[in-house]
Amino acid sequence: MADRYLILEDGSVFKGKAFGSRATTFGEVVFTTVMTGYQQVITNQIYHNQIIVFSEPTIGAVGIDRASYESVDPTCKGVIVRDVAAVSINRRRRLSLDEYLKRQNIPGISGIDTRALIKKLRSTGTIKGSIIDPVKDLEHAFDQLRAIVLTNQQVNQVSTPKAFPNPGNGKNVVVVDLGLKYGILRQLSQRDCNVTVLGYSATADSIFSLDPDGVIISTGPGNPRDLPPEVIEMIQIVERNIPLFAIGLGHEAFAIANGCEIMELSSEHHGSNHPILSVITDEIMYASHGQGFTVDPNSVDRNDLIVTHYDLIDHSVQGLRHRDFPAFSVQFFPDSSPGPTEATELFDEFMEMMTRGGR
Ligand SMILES: NC(=O)CC[C@H](N)C(=O)O
Repeated sequence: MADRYLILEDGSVFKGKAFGSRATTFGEVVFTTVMTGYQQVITNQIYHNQIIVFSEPTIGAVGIDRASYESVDPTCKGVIVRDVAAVSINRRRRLSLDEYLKRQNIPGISGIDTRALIKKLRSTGTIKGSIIDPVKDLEHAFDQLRAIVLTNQQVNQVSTPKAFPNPGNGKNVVVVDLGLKYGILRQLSQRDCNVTVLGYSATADSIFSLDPDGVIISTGPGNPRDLPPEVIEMIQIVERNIPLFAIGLGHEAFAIANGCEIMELSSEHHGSNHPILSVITDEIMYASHGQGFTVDPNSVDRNDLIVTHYDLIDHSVQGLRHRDFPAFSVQFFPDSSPGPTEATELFDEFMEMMTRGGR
């Protein structure tokens, strides 16, 4: 295997071995602690323009299967691992991780001291990095990395350009795609919902014209403060009229639409075992996370919103519910893809809310 390098904007260099594509890429370097479900992570569009470091030492042991994609065209910029499994075994396996990354033009590096890298990321926070071939002029590679400006119009790049259906015989649901992960569609299919997915620029009128029983605002990449203001205005109209369930980036947008401030997490959450306290039931569940931003708890107007869920590790806000409108949101992934499945109950709550017609 050929040598490849991960360089970081703080000047550090990590040498490893190439797998996947040999593309040269730039992105924000983030780490995830998931122990299973690397396919769901790599294909999740929240990782648009990011290079994902896995803390789990060996990745790739079950290959890639047809049922675990979270998007058709993943847009992460690289995969960094300690070891990539030489053999992958799983009765559903269709491809090895290496073959899949080659097809998707995503580079991988193995043989990295991921523990040292993650310790560094814990102190630097989100940092730009680049995956490169061995070069004579490393200074030039660093100059290129420092000069690169990553887009902040990420939702525009991953949201569907055209509406599409996911038919069913039950509740009529509109999903607004900010970078939708397919786990949300799987949960709605399991409940026989008749779904229409609309792009991020959907207006409240275009949503109402589909006569939905409920609306979901999806997960997505980037900083919620960079969302087009139209998305926030759309939520402000929809939440008054139709049951609304907002997830991930959708949750952050729902919070902004109701006057909350957003802040950066000092340590991002990417993993599948965060303990979450449900304030209403006083129960703890484990949930799958992917977030760099969070709702500032001091900015939540308690006259309008109830904080329904907290993260028990850093006490960050993980769920909100409107006091007057049939609208609620969660920061974590309720579709549990990958991760523990107890959070999927939130889709049942959404179904009940639609059955009650938002009352
Ligand atoms: N879970 C998501 O949808 C991610 C939201 C947002 N991009 C964040 O990093 O906080």
